Amino acid sequence: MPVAQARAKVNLFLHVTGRRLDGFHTLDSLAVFPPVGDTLRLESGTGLSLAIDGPFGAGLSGEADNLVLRAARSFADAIGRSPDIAFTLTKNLPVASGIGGGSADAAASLRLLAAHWHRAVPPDLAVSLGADVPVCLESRPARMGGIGEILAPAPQLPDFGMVLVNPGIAVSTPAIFVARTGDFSLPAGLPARWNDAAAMAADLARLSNDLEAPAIRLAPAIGEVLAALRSTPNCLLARMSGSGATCFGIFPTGADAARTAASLARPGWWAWGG
Ligand SMILES: C[C@@](CO)(OP(=O)(O)O)[C@H](O)COP(=O)(O)OP(=O)(O)OC[C@H]1O[C@@H](n2ccc(N)nc2=O)[C@H](O)[C@@H]1O
Ligand SMILES: Nc1ncnc2c1ncn2[C@@H]1O[C@H](COP(=O)(O)OP(=O)(O)O)[C@@H](O)[C@H]1O
Repeated sequence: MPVAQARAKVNLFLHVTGRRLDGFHTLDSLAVFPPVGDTLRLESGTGLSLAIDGPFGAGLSGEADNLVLRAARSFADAIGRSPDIAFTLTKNLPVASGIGGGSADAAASLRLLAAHWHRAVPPDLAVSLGADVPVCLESRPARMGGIGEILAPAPQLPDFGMVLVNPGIAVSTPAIFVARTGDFSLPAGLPARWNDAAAMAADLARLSNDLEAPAIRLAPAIGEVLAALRSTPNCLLARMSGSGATCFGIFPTGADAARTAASLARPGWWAWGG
């Protein structure tokens, strides 16, 4: 049975650089894809269906607006096919959490269908499903511009560890963009490569996630997560990803990160490290 991984997307920094006339914001961001995520399975079926399991499956229904099904219907419409597909989604990532789980699921749906139908994903289909879907379709480190859909190579990244922590609060992306105040940021200047995790964290520390302050105002638990991450040994940088509420910590090694994630277990919190 064909299976696709839908890895979490983490924004190592996120500058909001402007606002388009249609209300979407222009961004400069560096996205990475740690090895944690949802799993999507495809089987031939009659009609289009979605079954959902996994630790965060109960928070989502297999309804028509699920991004897995929206992606499949859009792809089928674009190439004039009927989508006779039974999907099963194992939802391991918290929902509405700033790590693009829904976007990664949509991208996984497109990848599985492209292989199943022997057809390329039509241009512009990914971004029509969400600003984060193009980068999730690539699912490798990338610099995001435009509203997220213009992708450029990332700097060469060193080995490093990452911890993800979510305080169990769903955060609405549009609400956070609306709550943002102040001037727009400039795009960041980045080197072609970082030699080690400390050098990467030092450069990233000079940048920001412009959505972090408004998200903390709307969901103060995000501040608690950041404080908890910053108080752990060896944490080189802690910051929120996307529109929150998930925060990440950068650590020298994956072993440091795995140990730290285990130490951050709290009732209602989700933590991963590797
Ligand atoms: C903020 C980011 C950063 O990577 O991550 P998440 O918090 O979603 O993980 C993304 O830009 C989110 O992308 P995505 O979740 O696909 O957003 P969409 O469904 O396209 O848009 C949801 C809403 O967010 C706002 N939006 C989104 C993207 C963008 N560049 N400007 C915006 O203003 C708009 O109000 C839009 O109606
Ligand atoms: N397969 C899916 N997984 C997660 N969320 C989904 C999915 N399909 C639709 N959604 C909806 O998309 C919204 C954004 O979810 P998600 O991508 O997890 O968060 P974020 O955009 O903050 O990273 C949620 O409010 C959720 O109801």
